[in-house]
Amino acid sequence: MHSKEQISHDEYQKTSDWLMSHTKHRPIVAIICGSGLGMLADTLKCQDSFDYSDIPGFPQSTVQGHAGRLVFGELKGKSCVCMQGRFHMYEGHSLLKTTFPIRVFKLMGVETLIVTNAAGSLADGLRPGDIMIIKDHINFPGLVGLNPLCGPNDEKFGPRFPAMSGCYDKGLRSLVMELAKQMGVSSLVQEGVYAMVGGPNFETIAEAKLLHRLGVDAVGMSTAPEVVVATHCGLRVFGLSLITNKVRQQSQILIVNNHNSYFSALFHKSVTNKECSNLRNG
Ligand SMILES: O=P(O)(O)O[C@H]1O[C@H](CO)[C@@H](O)[C@H]1O
Ligand code: HPA
Repeated sequence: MHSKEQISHDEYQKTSDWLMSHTKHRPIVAIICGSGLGMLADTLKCQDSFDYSDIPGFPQSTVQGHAGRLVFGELKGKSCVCMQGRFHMYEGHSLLKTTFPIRVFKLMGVETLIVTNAAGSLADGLRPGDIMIIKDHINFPGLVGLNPLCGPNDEKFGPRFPAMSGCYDKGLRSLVMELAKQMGVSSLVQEGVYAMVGGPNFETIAEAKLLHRLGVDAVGMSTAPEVVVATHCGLRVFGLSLITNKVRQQSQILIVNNHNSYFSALFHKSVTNKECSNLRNG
């Protein structure tokens, strides 16, 4: 735990001021691109982008599939900022560092946070290539005190004891379900519960069974701390998991559960049923 670490309001403000003085964009939506999902940022128009290493106070990404770039631009006429690469606890960052950008976004005037991630499925109906709209989460590190809100509370951001029920905005969830219907892709989209584990190892079979019994639909190693900090400071949150693999719950079934294999299968080629069934069957 990093309970002694503190980041002052001034430090967040300094980073926010630096960014605001280096771009004309005034984003109201922030998007965190999950593993292998950095290409979401490529859809922004009139881009200004900054390597994390050039932004004062920003942590650095160390994981494959996370470019380490902050991209400002317009999406359907709305000003957005996109993180091409997030920070994970297992990289050795403190939880305050992993969530540092969220408070910077708040100070920049962002109102809505969209979190995305790559996640393993525990639910029968969620297959590789499907999208899960996060309706709630179980924050395993948070339940044992690994929470970015531990330590002195900064009342300028939010209250000491923030509510987390309803942290994934119901209105946005319904809107996206409706859009999925209109786009004819509703069979690929469903709501579910995301669980954050610490990682970096994938789950044992016993752990996978436990998660399944607890009602977890998808598991990953991120997102919950970002959502906790965003909710604390009053951001509206929407979350999506891209299902990249089935989590192995029985030893006799051979299922690929490895970072490189599913990225190449899911993100660098088009997703076909054949590729998905290869992933499922090993
Ligand atoms: O949650 P994101 O950043 O999408 O990444 C997911 O993919 C990595 C595992 O391959 C883990 O970091 C897991 O959390
Ligand atoms: O199966 C998984 N487990 C944990 N994190 C993950 N991120 C992608 N897939 C997985």
